Amino acid sequence: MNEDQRSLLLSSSSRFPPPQGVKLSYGTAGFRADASILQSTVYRVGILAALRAVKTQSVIGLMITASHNKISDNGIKVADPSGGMLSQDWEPFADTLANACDPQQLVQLITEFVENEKITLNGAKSVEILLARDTRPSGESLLEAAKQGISSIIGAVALDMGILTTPTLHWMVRARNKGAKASEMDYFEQLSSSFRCLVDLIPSGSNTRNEADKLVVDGANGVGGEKLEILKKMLTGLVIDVRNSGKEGGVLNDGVGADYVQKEKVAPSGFGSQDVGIRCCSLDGDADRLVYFIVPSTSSIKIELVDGDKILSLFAVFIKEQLSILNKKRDVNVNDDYQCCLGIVQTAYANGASTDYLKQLGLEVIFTPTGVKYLHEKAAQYDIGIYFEANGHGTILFSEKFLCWLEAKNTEFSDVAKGSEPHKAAMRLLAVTKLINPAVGDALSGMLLVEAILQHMGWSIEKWNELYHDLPSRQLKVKVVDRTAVVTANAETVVAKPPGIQEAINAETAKYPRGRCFIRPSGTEDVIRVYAEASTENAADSLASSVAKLVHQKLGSGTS
Ligand SMILES: CC(=O)N[C@H]1[C@@H](OP(=O)(O)O)O[C@H](CO)[C@@H](O)[C@@H]1O
Ligand SMILES: [Mg+2]
Repeated sequence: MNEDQRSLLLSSSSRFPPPQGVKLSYGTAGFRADASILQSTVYRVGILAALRAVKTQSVIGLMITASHNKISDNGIKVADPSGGMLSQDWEPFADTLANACDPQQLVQLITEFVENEKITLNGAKSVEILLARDTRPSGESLLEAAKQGISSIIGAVALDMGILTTPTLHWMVRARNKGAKASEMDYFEQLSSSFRCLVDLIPSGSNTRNEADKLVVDGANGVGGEKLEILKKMLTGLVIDVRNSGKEGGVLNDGVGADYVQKEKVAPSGFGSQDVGIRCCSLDGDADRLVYFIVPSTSSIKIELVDGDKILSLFAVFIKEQLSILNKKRDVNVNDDYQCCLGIVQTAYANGASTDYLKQLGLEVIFTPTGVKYLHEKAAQYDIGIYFEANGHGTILFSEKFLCWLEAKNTEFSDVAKGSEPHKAAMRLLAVTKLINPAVGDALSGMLLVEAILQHMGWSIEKWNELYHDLPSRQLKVKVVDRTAVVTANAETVVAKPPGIQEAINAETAKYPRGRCFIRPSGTEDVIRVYAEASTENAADSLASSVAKLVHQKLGSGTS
């Protein structure tokens, strides 16, 4: 590192002293904390993003958001050149950088890292970092701190994209690195045109919707609702009402949004008896999660949750069906030599009934630890990988090989079997590859795909919800002295350490028909999470609470 670079880093970092007595960690999805202590962390992640851009000679993204967390929190995450999450091998560097205690130590760490990674810092070629934020009031000044971090690396240029959904920023980073059009309007254009394409390909007779058959969307009082107001005007064949768009005075994620609806299984604020029988969905605070729900009757506040597992199942059914139409034996002379490998990726939080259903369809289902970075990585190993967390974060990945094959197939059909059923199936799958966000889970694009498929199938939300019946499940959080004492194995389904706990969980679980239970330390909160599933609500409650008690006994109650 040359002297100019060194003194630039020393002087800028002295303006961003780290908070005292706080240990920060990159966690499941970037740094998250109370916004008031994040200036220094965000500044430092700005430096990291600039280094990543120099190292990869590509555009990198920085998103300032704390997703579904409360409005006073904020956070920051990095989008890699592919548009996906920051490469996991850089996470330890993110941790050490965030926790460096003074400018000298910070510069020392950067110098060592730059040497190890063979990053040449001479500013010869400039690199770009796209910055965006959600609607949190703390976002503006944090974005400024990120800019300061970026411009502390000579040759790195920060481009402020303003307020965006998290998946839009990831999409933009990916598009720019592919040399494609990458503005927010381009994103909306791509979503609306591929949606239109799917709607135009609906078999006659199956789309029996009338104009009054609308979708009502809970925008979590965040960026998703605001953006959907723009996108919905570009859509044909779908009527959307946005509630909790943030303009009505409601507070971000407060009694609203996908996380609240999924965890509490109640209607978000602003929804009630007027919505009985209507298709409803909720976005989270940065619009990368989506769950649907049904308000069943005027007397109950509980909703019928149509969660990420069911969205995954709907996508899987549709894709499997289109693939089989595409691969039907034809008398036309088309080359059929490619067997597409379809993989479904879930976590242990997936409802057992969804896994059974998917397996019954003959699909390959794989499990990874919690956190989309793991699911995404796994899904990328298939020709078509569909992944979802139960909480509604997921997407579909298509391999380059499959995309080339599909394009070629489509061209072949256009020549020899134009307008045939296999040709339509190829066009539908191509439209799906354009509609779904290949970078990360995206509530807006996922929602449009759900809507297109429901119209295609001629299904109501109730019919969709009947694909299978969720097993009753319960989630609890337990405060313990040290959650890191729990080490899990087999995609977090068994406790490897401390000894004895797994045996006790097994003994408890065996008492319940269809019982399944696991515990793991949360990656985003200082708690142990307990998940239990059983054949009745009472049994799921009782299994969860007895295992929670057991966790207390074995690990001690936390003080905070
Ligand atoms: C049970 C649950 O919903 N866990 C969530 C939550 O992680 P934890 O490590 O469980 O705190 O936040 C993650 C980031 O948003 C998300 O990926 C994950 O699914
Ligand atoms: Mg989110």
